Amino acid sequence: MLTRLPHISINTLTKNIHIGFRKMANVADHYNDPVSIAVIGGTGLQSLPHFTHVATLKPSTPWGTPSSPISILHHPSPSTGKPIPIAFISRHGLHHELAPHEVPARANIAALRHLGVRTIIAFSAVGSLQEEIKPRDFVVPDQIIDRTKGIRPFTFFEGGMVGHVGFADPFDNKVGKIVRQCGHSLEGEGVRLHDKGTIICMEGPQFSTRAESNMYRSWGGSVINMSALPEAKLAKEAEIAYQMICMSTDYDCWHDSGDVTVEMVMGNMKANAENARRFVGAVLDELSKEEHNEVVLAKHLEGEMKFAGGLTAAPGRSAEAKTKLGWLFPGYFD
Ligand SMILES: CSC[C@H]1O[C@H](OP(=O)(O)O)[C@H](O)[C@@H]1O
Ligand SMILES: Nc1ncnc2[nH]cnc12
Repeated sequence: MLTRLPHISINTLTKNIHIGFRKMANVADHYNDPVSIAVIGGTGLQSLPHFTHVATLKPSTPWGTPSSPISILHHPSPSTGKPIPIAFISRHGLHHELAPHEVPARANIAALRHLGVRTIIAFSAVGSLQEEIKPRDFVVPDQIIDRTKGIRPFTFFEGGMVGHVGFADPFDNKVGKIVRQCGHSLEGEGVRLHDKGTIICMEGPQFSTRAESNMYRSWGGSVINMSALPEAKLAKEAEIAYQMICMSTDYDCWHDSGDVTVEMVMGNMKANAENARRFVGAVLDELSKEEHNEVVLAKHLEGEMKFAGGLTAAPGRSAEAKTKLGWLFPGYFD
């Protein structure tokens, strides 16, 4: 179970500017132990308040700086009681200042991998494309259809190092299984869960036209957002086990209940934020158990990119690409 700590109000003496976490008296600006698990928070989930905030990191990567400082949160392992570190990034920045196409997804994923992260739980507010997925329901998706427009940087392998990774299953089945079990364990306590679903990831930032929304339904889309890609593709390239948890905030515009507005999205997100946090908390509790160590460390993905990313023969590799990819995958392409 989640340990609920007494609330400590924002301490102006601490260096960090994060809000919404329970802070240690002094929040460090570095963290030396490896961190295996990360949460990427989306719209309306910009913090995880029930965790102890021990460090705020401001890394830079060969692909720029992440969307927000990375908060390191301590979470006691339910099996050993030992604190397990969790890295948290707010996808749209600390104050939702980044539009979906402005999110520096390569910097986010690269910074997390560099910290040691091998499992990401990503959270997203989505529109529902199916009557049975009601606003405030949760969906653990298993597929994505790409409707972004190619304007977002979407690969680490370019500029003199070519790589092709399999993306048939965009989410990690092993982590997905744990997430689904956790979601089901909360059912009946305000959580309604759909075990699978296809995300349509659109470009935005404008919402869809009615014709598009109906077309996505005819394609078998379950939910729609603007954030699953390139995040999931980059996590795959980085050998990170990635699973998104979606919360439906509206019926998109195909439905006769009215067109989607930001007010509607934020209203439902806010009303159900506590359930979203409970869901993420239950997943982190479970992932922190020793029995899941191998999965959390993504041992099943380790070394994939050595082959999938090493297609370019040595004479064709550019120095810049080698340096960048050497930062992400030390020793892989020497
Ligand atoms: C505010 S509505 C559109 C916005 O909400 C979703 O954000 P996220 O996936 O980060 O939770 C959607 O993808 C759009 O970016
Ligand atoms: N209807 C919608 N379309 C795209 N992204 C969304 N995020 C939440 N609701 C959405």
